[in-house]
Amino acid sequence: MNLKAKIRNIPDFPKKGILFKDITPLLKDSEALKEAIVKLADFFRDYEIDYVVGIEARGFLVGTPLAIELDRGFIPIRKPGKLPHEVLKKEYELEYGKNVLEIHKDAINEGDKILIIDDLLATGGTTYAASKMVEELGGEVVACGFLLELDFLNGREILKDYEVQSLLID
Ligand SMILES: O=P(O)(O)OC[C@H]1O[C@H](OP(=O)(O)OP(=O)(O)O)[C@H](O)[C@@H]1O
Ligand SMILES: Nc1ncnc2[nH]cnc12
Repeated sequence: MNLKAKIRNIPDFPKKGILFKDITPLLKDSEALKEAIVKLADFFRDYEIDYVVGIEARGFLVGTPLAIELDRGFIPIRKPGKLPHEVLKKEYELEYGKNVLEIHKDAINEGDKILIIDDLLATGGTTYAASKMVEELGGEVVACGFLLELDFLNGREILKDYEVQSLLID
């Protein structure tokens, strides 16, 4: 299936000048959703991974089914004020603004091997922040995986110390 055709371009969202990649048509199509998750999981089947970490919100939509497909548990990184237990917090920049991420301090143990999943790699700021949080808690980032990578924003540069796999590249 042409999965890229299931991602819609929305100009000037959420700000003027941003071409927003809308994955909701792909999510709505059961065959496309299944194919995307299975194919993304195929990159990582032979990797030694303990947990999948997904980044709110769209990273949950990809990361949780991917964790199920890989028979691994899922750890959420959330936007501020949502996690109930003690958190580690990090501020980061993204293509269209600034944000803060949080993770439960007890979610990761020393030496845990982590696969970070998000829907989209743009500048890489979000995943870079997530990687540093995982490492601060003693985890090892084995790889980072994305449904879609926006090549022109060169997110791979900031993630150069990590293995990066994207199912679709634009
Ligand atoms: O590579 P970057 O430049 O950091 O951008 C990518 C991030 O931007 C989007 O999240 P957003 O913060 O818009 O939130 P959402 O998932 O809650 O929609 C996307 O889901 C990634 O997490
Ligand atoms: N252009 C874009 N489309 C969708 N999500 C994004 N996150 C960061 N940049 C994005």
